[in-house]
Amino acid sequence: DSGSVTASPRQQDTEYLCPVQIGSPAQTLPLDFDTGSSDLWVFSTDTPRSEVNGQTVYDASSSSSAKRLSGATWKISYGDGSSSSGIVYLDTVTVGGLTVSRQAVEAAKQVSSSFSRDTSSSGLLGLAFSSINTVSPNQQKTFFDNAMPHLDAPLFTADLKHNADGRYNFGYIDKSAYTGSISYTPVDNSQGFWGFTATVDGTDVTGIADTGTTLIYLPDSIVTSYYSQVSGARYDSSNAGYIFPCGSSMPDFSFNVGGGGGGGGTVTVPGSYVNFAPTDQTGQTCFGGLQSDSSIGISIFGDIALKAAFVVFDGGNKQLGWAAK
Ligand SMILES: O[C@H]1CN[C@@H](c2nc(-c3ccc(C(F)(F)F)cc3)no2)C1
Repeated sequence: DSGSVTASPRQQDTEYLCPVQIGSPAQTLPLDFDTGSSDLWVFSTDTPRSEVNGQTVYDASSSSSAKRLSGATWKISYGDGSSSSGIVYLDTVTVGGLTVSRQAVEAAKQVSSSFSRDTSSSGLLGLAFSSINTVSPNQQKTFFDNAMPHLDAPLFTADLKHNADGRYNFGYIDKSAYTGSISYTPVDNSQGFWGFTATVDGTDVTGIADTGTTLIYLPDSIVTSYYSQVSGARYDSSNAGYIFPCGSSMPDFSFNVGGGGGGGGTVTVPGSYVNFAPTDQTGQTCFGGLQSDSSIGISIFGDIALKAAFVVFDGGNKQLGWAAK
């Protein structure tokens, strides 16, 4: 089997949403595919009306294939402090023509305010490892884990783009989607993430590939050194990050992956991607797409990095492949 689904950017590439079919007859919900978490949860008819703000909701009672997972609950929080929790159904889930029957669909009975405000997203589809799925008392598998045995190849690929529709493919590598060769590096999934080591300016950086995080968060030394090349750039505590004049031309940011015998491959993030967004309506000052990881405790290669590459999440061989495009 295989699947292929469009990933559409929202709010200046802040997040990428994919249409997912749930239940019978199919209910299509736009979900945020997140390689940094492992719960598939949705706004639902169980979500208080006061917390629903235009989102499409899942109605298990109108799906003939939905079955309540009796006694199961879930509760999750994300890097930005947002959270959600609820109950669990098993139902048929289809992503880009790839179907998993009896997928755990976690219906929200509560969502935090930032989810309520995010009117374009109906929830998340976790693509990290099932070891960090939050369903209790019996942990559930991710869509990818359930699909893997049926896939032509035990992998999925992420091809996110700046301000344009990208694509997640499941079960195959589309050779027309990248240039040159794919450089592979081992994955450390001991924390449930797609952990890997890259080299930045000769310094090894261990981080995670996280499609659900908008920016890149790296060690202070690397970030400080990058912004030292940009006149007027400074760390601004009120914005809690590096800012600079919006007219600045930003240097490209490169990192090397799979630096073994073959020298590995280099991913180059165009400087224009690092000029992420204005900090206010005047458009004078802009916020950087590369920020320090010191308040996080882990380095994160988020969408700013991922949209500069074609990335293979290889669950069979526990490796990450990176290619230019
Ligand atoms: O936890 C880590 C796992 N991956 C990262 C992630 N963060 C979110 C997220 C999405 C939407 C919102 C909200 F809509 F604004 F509420 C908040 C956070 N999704 O993946 C961080």
